[in-house]
Amino acid sequence: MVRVFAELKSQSSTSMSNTSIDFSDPNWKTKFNEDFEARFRLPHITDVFPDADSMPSTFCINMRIRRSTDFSGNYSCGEEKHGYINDNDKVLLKTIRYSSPTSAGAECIDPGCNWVEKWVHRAGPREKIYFKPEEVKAAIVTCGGLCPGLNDVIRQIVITLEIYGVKKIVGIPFGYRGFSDKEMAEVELSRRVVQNIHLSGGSLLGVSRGGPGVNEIVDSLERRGINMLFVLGGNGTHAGANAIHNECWKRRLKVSIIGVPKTIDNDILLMDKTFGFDTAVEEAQRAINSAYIEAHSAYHGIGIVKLMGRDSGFIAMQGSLASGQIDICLIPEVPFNLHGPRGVLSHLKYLIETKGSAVVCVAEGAGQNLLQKTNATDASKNIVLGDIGVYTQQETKKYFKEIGVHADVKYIDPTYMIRACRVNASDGILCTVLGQNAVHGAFAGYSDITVGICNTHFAFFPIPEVISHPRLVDPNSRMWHRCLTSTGQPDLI
Ligand SMILES: Nc1ncnc2c1ncn2[C@@H]1O[C@H](COP(=O)(O)OP(=O)(O)OP(=O)(O)O)[C@@H](O)[C@H]1O
Ligand SMILES: O=P(O)(O)OC[C@H]1O[C@](O)(CO)[C@@H](O)[C@@H]1O
Ligand SMILES: [Mg+2]
Repeated sequence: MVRVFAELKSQSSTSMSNTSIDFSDPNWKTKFNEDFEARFRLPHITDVFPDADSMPSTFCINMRIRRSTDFSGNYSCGEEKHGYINDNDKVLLKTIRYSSPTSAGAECIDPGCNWVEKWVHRAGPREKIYFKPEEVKAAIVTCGGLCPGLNDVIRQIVITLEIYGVKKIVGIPFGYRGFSDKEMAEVELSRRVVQNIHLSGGSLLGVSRGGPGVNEIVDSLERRGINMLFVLGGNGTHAGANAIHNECWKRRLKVSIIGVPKTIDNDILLMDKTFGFDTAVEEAQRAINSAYIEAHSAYHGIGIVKLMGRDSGFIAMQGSLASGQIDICLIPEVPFNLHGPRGVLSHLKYLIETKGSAVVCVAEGAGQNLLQKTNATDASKNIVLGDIGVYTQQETKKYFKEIGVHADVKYIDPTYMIRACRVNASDGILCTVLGQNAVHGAFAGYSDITVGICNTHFAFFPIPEVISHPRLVDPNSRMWHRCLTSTGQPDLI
């Protein structure tokens, strides 16, 4: 038996850690495909309620005729051209055919790096729906940290629910906490309420970390009569959504739990990017540019910018690439030394001597091995990281003082400015499509799924597949290599 090997190496790919495949078996590809299909099958209401009724969709593609949402037994759109998504429509997950495991960024399944197609489910409205709109009470909750675009997604979920004919739509205040805190009342939502909320950043509903356990949340869902829950959040929130789904179905509640991945860190597996990420990179440009101007205008100026990225260095990498002003980019996935002949400080000295100034971009999760561990955790049990930005600044000042070379060090931490802003146009569109698809997924009868963009198409993914671990920058990827080409930095270890 040969273990699935190269795919494991790639931290951004689908994990197959529990699967062993005998590559000498001529049918191994078929077996792999069957296993993959089973993993990516979308949980459906009929798994628990085989007799669940379906009916023609109330979501009409052709909206030229204004129709009443007081159905009185007649749900049909009366349309001839449907334009719905077929349940068997698929999106290709990986589009590069690598011919050797040594090819940059290769994600191979077998030692010969054979081409194996991996298909995931296409998102969008289905012809049949499994909820009667007048029987739906839908809720939206936003958890974790802030992210540009939360209001855009809330808005689209509400608008789309109304188009299906849903009248009862509520927001749960301050993340999962809102399910337990009796003083936090549900927020009634309608197109009128959400019409302009996308014009500002943040979340209309508020966010939080920590909160009640799964049983308490499901008790609250039952008590409130909520049968569609839209959960906007990152890896932790999705783990919560997965647990809520399992508990609901264990209690035989006909409930659909749908995630929309939210994280500026872009650390969710399988999708091209998460909403808010592009905006965060764009905002980061302002900080990087300021650091560059400061450094460039000072005698022996050094600018240091810390950007978010607990586990993944996507914002730092893309921010460095976009700006073209970074000399050293430090990310959690690539180890480095500050001190020593090949360390960051020695390279900074070289840059000062040769260029007269330098700019460093450091992701918050980078170089944690250089800092003292605190063992502290936040309310969601995330480890509180040491401050690599401040540490780099202090060590840089100390180093140049010790070697007797003048250095003017300016440190910028734009963290919360980057998260709190309004989305840019491309993220605005992404939020719109994700929000609409989340509602289509719920009405189609799916649960424990999340929505994402995959090779420019939109797909539904089973939640457990996207949260098995955070998506990381692959140091062997073309994008990281491009970043190194752009900065010109050597190995710093
Ligand atoms: N493994 C888990 N099981 C159940 N609930 C979880 C789990 N991990 C986190 N949660 C809950 O999910 C919510 C959000 O988690 P967390 O604070 O980690 O943010 P996140 O969704 O990962 O987003 P961010 O990208 O901002 O960190 C919290 O209310 C937390 O209690
Ligand atoms: O200060 P807060 O709100 O806990 O958020 C910080 C975290 O948010 C994130 O950007 C994820 O949203 C992480 O990179 C970062 O550690
Ligand atoms: Mg988290």
